[in-house]
Amino acid sequence: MAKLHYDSDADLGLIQGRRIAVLGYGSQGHAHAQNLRDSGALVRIGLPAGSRSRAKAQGDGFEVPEPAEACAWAEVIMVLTPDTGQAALYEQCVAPHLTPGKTLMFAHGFNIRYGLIQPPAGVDVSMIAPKGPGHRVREVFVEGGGVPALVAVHQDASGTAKAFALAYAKGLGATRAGVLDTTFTEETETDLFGEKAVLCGGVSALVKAGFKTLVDAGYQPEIAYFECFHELKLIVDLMYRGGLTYMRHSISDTAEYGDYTGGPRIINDASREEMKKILKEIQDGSYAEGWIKENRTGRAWFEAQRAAEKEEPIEKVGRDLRKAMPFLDPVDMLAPSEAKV
Ligand SMILES: NC(=O)C1=CN([C@@H]2O[C@H](COP(=O)(O)OP(=O)(O)OC[C@H]3O[C@@H](n4cnc5c(N)ncnc54)[C@H](OP(=O)(O)O)[C@@H]3O)[C@@H](O)[C@H]2O)C=CC1
Ligand SMILES: CC[C@](O)(C(C)=O)C(=O)O
Ligand SMILES: [Mg+2]
Ligand SMILES: [Mg+2]
Repeated sequence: MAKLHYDSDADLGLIQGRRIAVLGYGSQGHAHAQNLRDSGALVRIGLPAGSRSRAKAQGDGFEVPEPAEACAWAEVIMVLTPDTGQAALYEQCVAPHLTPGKTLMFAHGFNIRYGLIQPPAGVDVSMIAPKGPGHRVREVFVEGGGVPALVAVHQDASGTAKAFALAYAKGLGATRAGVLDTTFTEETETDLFGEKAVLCGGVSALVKAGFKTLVDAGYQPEIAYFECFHELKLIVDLMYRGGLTYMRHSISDTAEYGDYTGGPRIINDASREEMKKILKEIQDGSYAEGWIKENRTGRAWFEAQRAAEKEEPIEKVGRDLRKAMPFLDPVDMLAPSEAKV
């Protein structure tokens, strides 16, 4: 069994009273900043003057200097901005203030793995990569739990980089759930694979295909939504608590028979081959190269995709059904005020 770190393996004292600059106040940024503040660290948020996140960070009670100023003030710099902009941010705002003795941290290894950021000797470089979305990192922490995370050290100038990273993970709540040792390479490659093939790409495509199959065959879209989308969470909740076995314990024998006979027809040799290809493109760098190029050339394809996906029938049907279920605390992402731009 792999080595996992829990609360008793980490010393919160190492982050308490330390000056931590969190660059970015998005999904991960708001969660790290608030959890670490609640755990006793001194946190400031680095954001450009015109940032859309500035009002939210200030509203949550943080001082919000510009990124370079935050980096000058900080002992520890956590980079929580979009991966494809981190190299430019690093050159302009971080590197000039990354003096010996400081610590540079990431929540994803992308820029180190693909050589886009090369920190100087004399600083610690580490990563705490939560294995969950940022909004859940905050919500679960407030509920008293934690989201698991991976820890990696790229440079250990001080000799205490790992102990500090684990203290950071404890401040974030991650050691309540378990923190696993890894490398920047292993985290980057597995994370990119997981989100592309399974968690985001795989699941979204599966759900949309199931919904469309039923609707095209003349069934009510609302039934198709409940069957292929809403119930997915209820099924995954069982898997989350007790594995596939517990999920299969709760479903009917008829559903379990469908599981064993349908699954291998949907995920077959062709899909497994595609998964292997996806992994190869991540390992050889061509996937990252494509994503960086898409950003350098204005993200036209990505933005068109984002806009088209919002127009999917499953999104419209789901929005209306969720409105009738206030206990879900629904978020209407199709409302203009919520649009992620
Ligand atoms: N989303 C997640 O749950 C996970 C993300 N990660 C990693 O965490 C990192 C952050 O991702 P995520 O939280 O999704 O990012 P988001 O897109 O949610 O948020 C990015 C934040 O960075 C700000 N920002 C953009 N450019 C700059 C800049 N030049 N200087 C300072 N701030 C800037 C944005 O401000 P504005 O509002 O103005 O755009 C926004 O506040 C990435 O490395 C990602 O891979 C790791 C695990 C999970
Ligand atoms: C699954 C997507 C993710 O890797 C995450 C929330 O863990 C991300 O980059 O957002
Ligand atoms: Mg991830
Ligand atoms: Mg990711």
